[in-house]
Amino acid sequence: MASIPASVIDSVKSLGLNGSTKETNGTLGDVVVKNICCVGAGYVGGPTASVIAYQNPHIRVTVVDRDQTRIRRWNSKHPPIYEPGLRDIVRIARDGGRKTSFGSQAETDGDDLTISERPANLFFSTDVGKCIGEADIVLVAVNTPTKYRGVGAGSATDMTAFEAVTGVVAQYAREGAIIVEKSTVPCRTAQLVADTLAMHRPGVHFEILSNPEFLAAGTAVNDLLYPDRILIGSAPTPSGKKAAEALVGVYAAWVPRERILTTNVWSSELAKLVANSMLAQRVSSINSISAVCEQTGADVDEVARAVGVDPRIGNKFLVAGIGFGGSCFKKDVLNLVYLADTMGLPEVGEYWRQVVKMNEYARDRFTNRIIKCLNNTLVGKKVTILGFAFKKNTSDTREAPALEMIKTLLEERPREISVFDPCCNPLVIKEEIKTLLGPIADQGNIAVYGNAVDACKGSTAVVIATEFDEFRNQPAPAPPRAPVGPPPKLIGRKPNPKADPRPFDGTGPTENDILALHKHLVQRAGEDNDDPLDRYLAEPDCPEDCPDCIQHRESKETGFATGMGSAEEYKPKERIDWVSIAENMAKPRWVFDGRGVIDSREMVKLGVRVESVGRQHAF
Ligand SMILES: NC(=O)c1ccc[n+]([C@@H]2O[C@H](COP(=O)([O-])OP(=O)(O)OC[C@H]3O[C@@H](n4cnc5c(N)ncnc54)[C@H](O)[C@@H]3O)[C@@H](O)[C@H]2O)c1
Ligand SMILES: O=c1ccn([C@@H]2O[C@H](COP(=O)(O)OP(=O)(O)O[C@H]3O[C@H](CO)[C@@H](O)[C@H](O)[C@H]3O)[C@@H](O)[C@H]2O)c(=O)[nH]1
Repeated sequence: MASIPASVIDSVKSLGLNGSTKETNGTLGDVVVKNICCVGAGYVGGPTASVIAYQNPHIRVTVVDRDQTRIRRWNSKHPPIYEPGLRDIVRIARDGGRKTSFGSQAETDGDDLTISERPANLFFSTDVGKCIGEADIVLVAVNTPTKYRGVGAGSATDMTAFEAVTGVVAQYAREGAIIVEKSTVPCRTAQLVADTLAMHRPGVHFEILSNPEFLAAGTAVNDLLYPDRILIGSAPTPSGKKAAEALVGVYAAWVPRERILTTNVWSSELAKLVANSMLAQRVSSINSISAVCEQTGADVDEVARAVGVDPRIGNKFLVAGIGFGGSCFKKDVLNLVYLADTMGLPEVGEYWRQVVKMNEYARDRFTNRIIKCLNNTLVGKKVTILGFAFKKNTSDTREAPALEMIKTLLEERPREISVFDPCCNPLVIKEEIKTLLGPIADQGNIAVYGNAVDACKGSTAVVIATEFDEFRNQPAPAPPRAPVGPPPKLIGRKPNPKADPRPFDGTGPTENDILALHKHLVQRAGEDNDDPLDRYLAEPDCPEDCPDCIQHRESKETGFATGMGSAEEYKPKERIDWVSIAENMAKPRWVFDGRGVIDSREMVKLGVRVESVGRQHAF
């Protein structure tokens, strides 16, 4: 094994502040974690803290944020983030659960298994300093976007929020608290945290860990319940390792120990950037090939399938389209680019920069193809964008390719650009378009609809910008069949939602088992029933004039789903009605499939011309 340079060991060691390699006042001797504070109630902080609380009923978990609206919504029946399955977890952890009994075997009416009642152990607050001061572990999960001005603009990470929180931690954290980087940060950030803490609290011991998050939008809850790995980086000192073990203990409540990897801090910080960069690179690679396919007559899906069966390559992340969006890929690749550039490795930086360039090329190439097919003019035409979120099953629209496409299409002065997204609230889309596009969004020709048929009525072209299953016109891939015989051991493995998870393995149902049973029963229930195990306590009441209640009532009327209850969430998604859409489109009817969800042969039967990424046209 290669030896680690002494300078690196020294710098990692220094993360246990004061260079301490001995235990300090017993604070890190046997760490008993009773209180966790997560700073940042966003897409990572909210779901991660909720799952930690759900799986560790004995730990008090408080999520703090300076954004009062976000915290108000987390404390209401309207969580600010839509993620399938999230509400079930929040309801139990935040509101507590009642004692309940049910049969230990599938399809029986017995009630030989009992789950005790549990008090609430998940809290949301704006009192950042106080909650940090009470915590044994402080998770920092604030936003770390790309800097858009100043030194490193366009590639360096904007550490404003992270640095601000480090300052508050330095002021309030109690001695011996373990500080955890949950945010994605540049490699060696832990050193900056250590320096800040040392400056503000000389002589006080803190351990700093890196514990990057790998959840993806739209599958966050499943990713958290059944993670491929948990990564924890620490100083290689006894106290650093103890701190890491304390965090391992929190995850070990539900994650098999062999999936919890411990490394040095720098490896952990860098591994997060590398994971995202390599995933983004795969998407850019297949997108570059899609351009070749369009010229040669090869079909990119067939090429992807043919190369993906090679286990050395694998079949994941090979779906060609209009490029990756989301708040992470671009910024994390650029984070790596900046790291390489500033370390005097311009060739490395340039290599990774190309991943982002190819992504923009994929999106712009497809947008130009739309304009070209429409005879290079959109004047007098209506164009519909289906999907505004950056990927399916999320309402997250950050860096969504749809937005840049709309911007380019607007330059062609269309009669109308209409938008429909099955997960995003129309009012929110309107606001976002306005904020992000500025004055060009005020030209009055952007309309956001609550259903697909109205959005597409009179359109010459329908553009699919997000891979929602709702937009497919062919049967969805068959769900896994229920296995015959007793179910396999579920620990650490995603259950088959169609199968009854009973009888449970081992000593009794785990929290994951109970959730799996809940999901199974919800899916089986003929009518809407969010609580088949009769475990939920009442949610907090909203005031009469609650803006979210009003919005939700309106959303139901306009027909897009926000996943307000699990009965709604776990049922198969309803497909949009392509027959009606085709009938009501303006001739020549075009569908531009930017996400590979359309079977063009079926669409051609409806009199629609189809252009798809990575293959030649069909009509
Ligand atoms: N979104 C994802 O899917 C994802 C996945 C893995 C990792 N990450 C990383 O996790 C981090 C958080 O991402 P996110 O998507 O949750 O961001 P987000 O913007 O949704 O949430 C960040 C929250 O931090 C709060 N905040 C900022 N400064 C604060 C301060 N000084 N005090 C208190 N609260 C403050 C903001 O108000 C916001 O609610 C980022 O580093 C991101 O790269 C994100
Ligand atoms: O074959 C594919 C797969 C994905 N995408 C696109 O790539 C983007 C990102 O998708 P995905 O990675 O599934 O979602 P994210 O929520 O951005 O999750 C990524 O970014 C997170 C934030 O760091 C990480 O935690 C996750 O592990 C990592 O997958 C989306 O626009 C997808 O449409 C494709 O175009 N083709």
